[in-house]
Amino acid sequence: MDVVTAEEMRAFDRDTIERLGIPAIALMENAGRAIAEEVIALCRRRASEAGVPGGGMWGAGAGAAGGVVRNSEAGVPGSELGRDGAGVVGGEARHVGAGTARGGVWRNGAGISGAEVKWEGAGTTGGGMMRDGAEAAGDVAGALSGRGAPGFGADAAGFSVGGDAALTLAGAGGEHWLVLAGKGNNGGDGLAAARHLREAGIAVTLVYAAAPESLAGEAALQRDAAAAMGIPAVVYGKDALDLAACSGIVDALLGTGSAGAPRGAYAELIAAANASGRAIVSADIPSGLDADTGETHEPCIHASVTVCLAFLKRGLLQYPGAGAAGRVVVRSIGIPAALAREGGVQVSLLTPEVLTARLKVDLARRRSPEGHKGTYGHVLLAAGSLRMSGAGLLSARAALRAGCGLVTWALPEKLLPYVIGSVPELMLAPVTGGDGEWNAGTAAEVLRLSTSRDCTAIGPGLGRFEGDTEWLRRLWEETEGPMVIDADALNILADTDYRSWSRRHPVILTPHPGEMARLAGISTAEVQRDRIGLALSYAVQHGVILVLKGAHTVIATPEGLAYINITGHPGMGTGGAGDVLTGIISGLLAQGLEVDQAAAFGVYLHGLAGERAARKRDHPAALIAGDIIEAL
Ligand SMILES: NC(=O)C1=CN([C@@H]2O[C@H](COP(=O)(O)OP(=O)(O)OC[C@H]3O[C@@H](n4cnc5c(N)ncnc54)[C@H](OP(=O)(O)O)[C@@H]3O)[C@@H](O)[C@H]2O)[C@@H](O)CC1
Ligand SMILES: Nc1ncnc2c1ncn2[C@@H]1O[C@H](COP(=O)(O)OP(=O)(O)O)[C@@H](O)[C@H]1O
Ligand SMILES: [K+]
Repeated sequence: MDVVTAEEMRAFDRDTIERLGIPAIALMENAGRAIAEEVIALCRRRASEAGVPGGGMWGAGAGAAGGVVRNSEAGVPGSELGRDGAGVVGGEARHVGAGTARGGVWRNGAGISGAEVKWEGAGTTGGGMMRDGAEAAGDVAGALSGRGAPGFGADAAGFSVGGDAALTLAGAGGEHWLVLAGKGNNGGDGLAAARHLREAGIAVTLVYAAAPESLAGEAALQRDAAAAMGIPAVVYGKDALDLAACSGIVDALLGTGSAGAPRGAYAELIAAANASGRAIVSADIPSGLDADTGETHEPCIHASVTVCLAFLKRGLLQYPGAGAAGRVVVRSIGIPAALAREGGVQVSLLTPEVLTARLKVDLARRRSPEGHKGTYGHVLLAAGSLRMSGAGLLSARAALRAGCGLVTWALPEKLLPYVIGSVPELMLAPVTGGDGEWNAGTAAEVLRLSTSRDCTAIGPGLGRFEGDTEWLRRLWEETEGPMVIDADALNILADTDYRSWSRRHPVILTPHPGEMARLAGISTAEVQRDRIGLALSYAVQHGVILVLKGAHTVIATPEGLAYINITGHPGMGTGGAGDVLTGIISGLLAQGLEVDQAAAFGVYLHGLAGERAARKRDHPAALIAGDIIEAL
């Protein structure tokens, strides 16, 4: 799934309207319909969870951020990416990629999951889910199609009649939604949604943030159509308004055209909507969110559902924006998906489909019947010190669990007695360099060891030592094969301008945000402000594969492509989890995966294992790094 900036989105809008000749009003109509369908789906979900046939339950209810989303919900077509709030009991995880990857990666029941994740290949399960919508309790279309209508004889006659299931809501009379409309096209989308909601029998009131006369173009057409249908409207600041006196709010105040923090009436409406406690469905992005960086301005809507239009926006994947968006559903509105490919969109959501179709990863990780340990490669790991002996053990065990044939751990001789026998599958190669600890002289020994290995991983638990820059420089310039650089080895790089170092083979850097800050010479807060943008520019400028760790890890390539991973769990915030990732990526490299494949697939598998490990604990806070290895 492609992930775009606001500017790219505008270009695709323009292209669709001007080159393909699809009128802007048609796109807005599709957007409005999609938003209305998601509002109705939310009403159904919370009604079914409350045991009420149809709508009618006011309040944020189960649809609110942090609520539980179930697979059995009456869905609508489209791809979606939903999350529960951290620590919600009963969250679930589900990844459905289109095509080959699908069967292998279905997962359910993440249990206590802070990262409920769900995506579906558009146009595959999507269509089927729309039909399933008819099965919602008391659904008119369901009855029309013969289900639950004895005597209609649909099956016998081979004849059936379907209705507009996704835009039908039993118990709609119990719902009253406010549509907050800005004066741009985002407002226009909301106004179009209002008509569809009204058609479904839901009471709707429009709340204009600005004088309705100030709307222009397609948004003005929508304003007039809503007025002609007699939909009641109030103007903020002019008419009386109680945002809590409704069953839900559509946020169509600001979209990709917004700039800076919301001002005036927009800011006041956002704050009041958040304070109302009602479920909020955002059109395209939560108002107040920076669509590119994920920065949340003050104030920013906290949505239950965000109906993202046409393409996933970068800001919806990056925290804190990802937290403000609630459950994200990407809905097509008539802008061809191919425009993103042709337009050179750089960023993709790391789905099983992207792993197989774009990165050509064999998710099944087939092993040859005649294979032996030599078939699956040999990792050399340079890691560990007396104070951090465990880091090397974690990386080495993770590499083995990732499926490589052999791991040799180059470690300081003084550490050897303490780790002998800890991991019997491991080969230990003590390096001395004179004093039995890491020192500049050990570079030659590590280099010698590396000659017969398929990849080299450097850094976990390494510590810093005199001459470490020269030490790393020699390994950087002289080791054959791909290299993974982590932890203190990253800090060594951060202290020097390594761009002058020469290297013939690819390098993967795996910084957490603190290490990234040191590498880039900025603060950690600045790193987190736009993780995708920073990872991309750093990878391109330094010619490395950059794995920027943390929730929604970004994998960026020197060619200027990036993949955003959404597997993982907050329970993985525990010492050594990063050492495990280094081991997994190295283990995949040794098996012959290319650097971009190993980095992306390694991050993906690491996250899956973290989710699985979290499910196994009574509470995910108990998760420790070794559990991730055992869950691989
Ligand atoms: N055919 C299409 O183009 C399609 C468009 N689509 C939809 O359009 C959305 C983009 O629409 P857009 O470009 O009209 O901008 P939008 O987000 O409505 O905001 C602009 C308005 O907000 C105002 N404003 C800005 N910043 C502000 C602030 N900080 N605080 C307060 N006000 C602020 C600004 O006012 P100004 O500053 O200019 O006076 C202007 O009036 C997109 O997200 C999607 O929903 C899709 O359906 C696909 C098809
Ligand atoms: N909230 C989270 N969601 C998903 N993954 C997480 C989360 N917190 C941490 N992780 C993952 O756990 C790992 C932690 O790595 P790191 O900070 O380097 O740990 P250490 O240095 O102790 O080994 C990273 O891969 C990171 O992406
Ligand atoms: K919005």
